[in-house]
Amino acid sequence: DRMATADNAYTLDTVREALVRQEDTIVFALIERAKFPFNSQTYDQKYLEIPGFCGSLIEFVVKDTEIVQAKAGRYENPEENAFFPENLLSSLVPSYPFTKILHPGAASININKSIWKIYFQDLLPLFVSSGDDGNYAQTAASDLSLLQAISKRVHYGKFVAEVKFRESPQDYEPLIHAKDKEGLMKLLTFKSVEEMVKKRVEKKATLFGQEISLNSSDDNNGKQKFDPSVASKLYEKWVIPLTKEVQVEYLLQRLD
Ligand SMILES: O=C(O)C(=O)C[C@]1(C(=O)O)C=C[C@@H](O)C=C1
Repeated sequence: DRMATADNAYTLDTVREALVRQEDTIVFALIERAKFPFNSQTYDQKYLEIPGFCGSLIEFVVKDTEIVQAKAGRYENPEENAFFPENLLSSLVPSYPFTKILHPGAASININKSIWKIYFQDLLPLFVSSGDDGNYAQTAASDLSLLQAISKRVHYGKFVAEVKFRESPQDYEPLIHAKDKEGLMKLLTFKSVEEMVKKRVEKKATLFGQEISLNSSDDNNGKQKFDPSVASKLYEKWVIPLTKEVQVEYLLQRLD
């Protein structure tokens, strides 16, 4: 039947393929954000004087965009998680029967508050130049694209964890009953896969950030739009560890 076919569409191979494709989105979004300097006004509460709104321009753009996207149905898909879920109204569009492979508790797992904090405190200063070019709205829009791409990737850990659980429930169940976070973390970790991910992301950043000329001998004439090592660092320090954190959180409630 249709549900069974759809369920079978999620295997460790297919979820990993989805993660690989999402790397493209994240790397492009990094390069897009790097076009603009830091533009500190985007993040400064004192810059905005919008009646009825208290906060920075980035908060304004993200909150209002999420409200529109929620009405348009974005968060009906279990792959999407909002940064400000407390503000959202429900979808106004006809519903679509998204495959329900996740345990119902999955909906309550949302670590976007940590992603938000890491993004502005640690990640941005790592790869944007200092300075101000006045493009604050564009800067906020590219921050949002990048934040959404990272958030989707990290929360995709729910799907990764579900397929791992289904492939070997006998290994996961005792650890879940014992609430053994360390044991779960160990069981779901594949160091060699992580190494490949980091290398591939760095290679993608090198290729996507290259100046392309029609004369192929001129390609990559030293002009890079982006430092590729930032992409692998992003993955090593935050994206992979947070994806694993989501997997552990998901597994802990998998038998409730
Ligand atoms: O591919 C997996 O098995 C995942 O769980 C994803 C991922 C990652 O975030 O890239 C996380 C943990 C594993 O150690 C390997 C890779």
